[in-house]
Amino acid sequence: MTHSDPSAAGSGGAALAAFWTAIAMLLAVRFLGVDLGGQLSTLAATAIFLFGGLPHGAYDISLLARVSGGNRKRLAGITAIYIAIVLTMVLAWRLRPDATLVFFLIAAAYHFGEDWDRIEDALLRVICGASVAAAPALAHPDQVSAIFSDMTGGRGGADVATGLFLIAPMVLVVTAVCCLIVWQRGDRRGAISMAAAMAALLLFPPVIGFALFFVCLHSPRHLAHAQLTLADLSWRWRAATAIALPVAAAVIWIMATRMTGGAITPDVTAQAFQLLAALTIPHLVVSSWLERARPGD
Ligand SMILES: CC1=C(/C=C/C(C)=C/C=C/C(C)=C/C=O)C(C)(C)CCC1
Ligand SMILES: [Fe+2]
Repeated sequence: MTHSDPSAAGSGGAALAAFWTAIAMLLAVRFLGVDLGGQLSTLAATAIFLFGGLPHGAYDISLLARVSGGNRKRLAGITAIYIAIVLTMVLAWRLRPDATLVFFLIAAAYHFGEDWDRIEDALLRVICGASVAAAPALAHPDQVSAIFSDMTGGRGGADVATGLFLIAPMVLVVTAVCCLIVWQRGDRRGAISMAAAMAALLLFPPVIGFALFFVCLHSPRHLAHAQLTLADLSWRWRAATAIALPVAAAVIWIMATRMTGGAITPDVTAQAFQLLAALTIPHLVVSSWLERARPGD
C-alpha cells in the first residue's frame, strides 16, 4: 500500500546504519555527561533535519510530472500550486499561528502514519504517525512548549503542547502495540527501528530525536521510491533536484516572510519547523496521490 521496505533499496540500508550509529554515538555522548540540549546541538539538529529531510520532498514534482506523462504545462501548473501553498502558509503562520500549528500536527500525523504500511486501520496509522510529536511532548514538555510558543509567536503554542502532552500516553500505548503487530507480521526490522525511534524521541532533546527519525527513517522511504521511479534520470540531475528545490523553497519562504512583515519568531529552529510545515501540506497531498496512482500496490 505505501512505500516498500526501505531496506530493499541501498539508500534505506545506509540510512538505517546511520540511524543506529547515531543512536550509539548519542548514547555515548550522553553517558559522558555532555548536554545535548544546548543551543549548538539544537542548531546542528535543525540543519540536519532541514538539509537531510527536505530533499525527500524535492522529488514530488518530478514524480508528479512522471505520472502525468511529462506534460510541461502540467508541470508548470503543479509548480505554481506548490508555490501558492507555501505562500499561503506564510500568511497562515502570521494570521492564525495556533490553528496553523494544530493543522500541521494533524497533517504530520496523517503523513507519518503512511509509513506504517503493515497496519491496515487508517485511524491506528494516524495515531502511530502522531507519536513522532507526542513522544517529545510527553518526555520534554517544557522544551516542546517553548518551540511551539516560538512557532506561534507566543499565541497559543503552549496550549497546543499541553494538549499533545495529554493525549501522548494513549498515542504511545497504541504505537507500542502497533510495533508488536508489525513485528508479528514479519517486518522485524521495521518494528525495531520504529520502537527505537520512539525511544530516541523520548530520551534525547526533541529536535535531535526528530532529526534522527526524519532523516534516517522517514525520508529514505520516500527516497527509495523516488530513486526507483526516476532511475532513468542521471544521478547529477537527481542530486541537483535534491539540492536546488529545497534551497528554492527556503529562498521563496524567506522572501515571502520579509514581504509580509518579517518572521513572527527570531528563533531559527522554530522558523525551520514553520518552513517544514509549509512544505508538508503539498508534500502530503502529492505523496498520498502518488500512492494511489501507483499500479500494483
Ligand atoms: C514542530 C516540532 C515537532 C514536530 C514536528 C513535526 C510533526 C514535523 C513534521 C514533518 C513532516 C510531516 C514532514 C513531511 O515529510 C517536535 C518533533 C514535536 C519537536 C518540537 C517542535
Ligand atoms: Fe514525507
